[in-house]
Amino acid sequence: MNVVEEKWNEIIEHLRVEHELSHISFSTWIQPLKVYNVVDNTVYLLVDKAASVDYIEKKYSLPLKVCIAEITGIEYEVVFLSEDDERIEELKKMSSASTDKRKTKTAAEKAGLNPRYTFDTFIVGNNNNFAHAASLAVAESPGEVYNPLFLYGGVGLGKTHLMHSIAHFILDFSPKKKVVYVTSETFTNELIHALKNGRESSMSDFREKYRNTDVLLIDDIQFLIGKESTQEEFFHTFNHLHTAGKQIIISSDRPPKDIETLEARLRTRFEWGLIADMSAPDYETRMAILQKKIELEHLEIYHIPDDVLQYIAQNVKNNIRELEGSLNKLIALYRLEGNGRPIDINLAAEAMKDILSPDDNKTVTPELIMDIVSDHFGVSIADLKSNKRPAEIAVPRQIVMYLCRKMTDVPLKSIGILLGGKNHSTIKHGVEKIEHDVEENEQLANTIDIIKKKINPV
Ligand SMILES: Nc1ncnc2c1ncn2[C@@H]1O[C@H](COP(=O)(O)OP(=O)(O)OP(=O)(O)O)[C@@H](O)[C@H]1O
Repeated sequence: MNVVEEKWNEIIEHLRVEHELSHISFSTWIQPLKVYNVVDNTVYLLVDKAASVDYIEKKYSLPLKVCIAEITGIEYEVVFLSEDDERIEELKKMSSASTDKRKTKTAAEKAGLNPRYTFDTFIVGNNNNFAHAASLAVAESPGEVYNPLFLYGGVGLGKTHLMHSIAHFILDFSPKKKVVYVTSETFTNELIHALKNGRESSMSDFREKYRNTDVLLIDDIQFLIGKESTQEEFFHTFNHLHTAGKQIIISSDRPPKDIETLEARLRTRFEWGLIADMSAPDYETRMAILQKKIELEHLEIYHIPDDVLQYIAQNVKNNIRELEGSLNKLIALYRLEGNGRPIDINLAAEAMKDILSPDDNKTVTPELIMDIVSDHFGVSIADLKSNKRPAEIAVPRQIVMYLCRKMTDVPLKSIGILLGGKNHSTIKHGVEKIEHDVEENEQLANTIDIIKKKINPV
């Protein structure tokens, strides 16, 4: 599904709020619109009544374009179609071609891979060229060269990106190969689930998934922490795959010898293959990453001056996620200012003020907790602050409440204000709910344990 289709409800809701549409205008003109197709950078919207096309086009084309860009971060043209429009036939053909294309992608989708994380989009610099070369060699000859391949490096330096690139490469050339990518958190939680279930079949399903694979990628192995049963199971999985000549790729924030909670027998095995580190990129690499992002996300339309890009690259040195985040924030600020302010160094400084004044001793603040929880679950800060009720948003929000309570001295009332103005009793309820659930739910306890370690790395 294209991002516009995925976020369509959010886009029209944004339009409703931003343009203060009355209920009647919204339900008459906007709600009935359907995303018919998205081809390159054009969104085709189907209008239910042919007679309305001209009116909707005149009145809503520009506002919709802006809202789509604001919500998706990508600029699209908007074209309105009625059902009898002759372009529909043309689009049908295109859409069946793209469905065919999609079919070939399902292996990568099934393996849970981010389509953006490929070798093509990965910038090679002095900081990562060894890890990159080793990854490419493994991708070209899985199970034959470095086994396991152990990638390590600090937060946001491209370990996940490189692992997904290997998996994409293998699946592109050998779509039939079984590739499993998981974080060690998922591995642990699936094991807990299988063990708790108590049925023989659950455990055999678990083993079938992890042992009957050609390539196993385990991200963030440092979180396979101090849990004997998990390490035991992983040890057998590892031996099984390694003996069968199957490829294992592991990532961590530190080398095997420094993972204190790791059993010695696993540590030794991780050292059997190749260990490659990824360090912080130099200035040229940071500039190249920013330029690549501009190209990939079609941000050229903003004509960001060179000195602004240089300013970002000079100031964000140790985390590529923050480098990308600074660019996103700059553009978001520019849009918010209604084009009133030019994109210049002042605007960049404002966009980056949280990053430029980092807390070196990393005091745990509610903002830090919110950032890490948002990143961990892939839920936006806006959603955490909202009143949305689906569990995939409500649970992370309650985890924020719980962790703010446990890890900071901030009063419940202030936590409520931070979380979009919730009252004291909502926060208290959230904290108590998680306190209760972690006692009963080992998977949740494991997840919270991992988030705590991300907030406060040892
Ligand atoms: N060399 C690179 N070229 C282009 N983009 C990169 C590069 N390295 C990292 N990135 C981008 O930076 C972001 C963070 O990278 P990634 O998630 O792979 O880091 P990580 O090392 O796995 O972080 P964590 O320790 O938090 O798991 C991603 O959006 C990724 O695409």
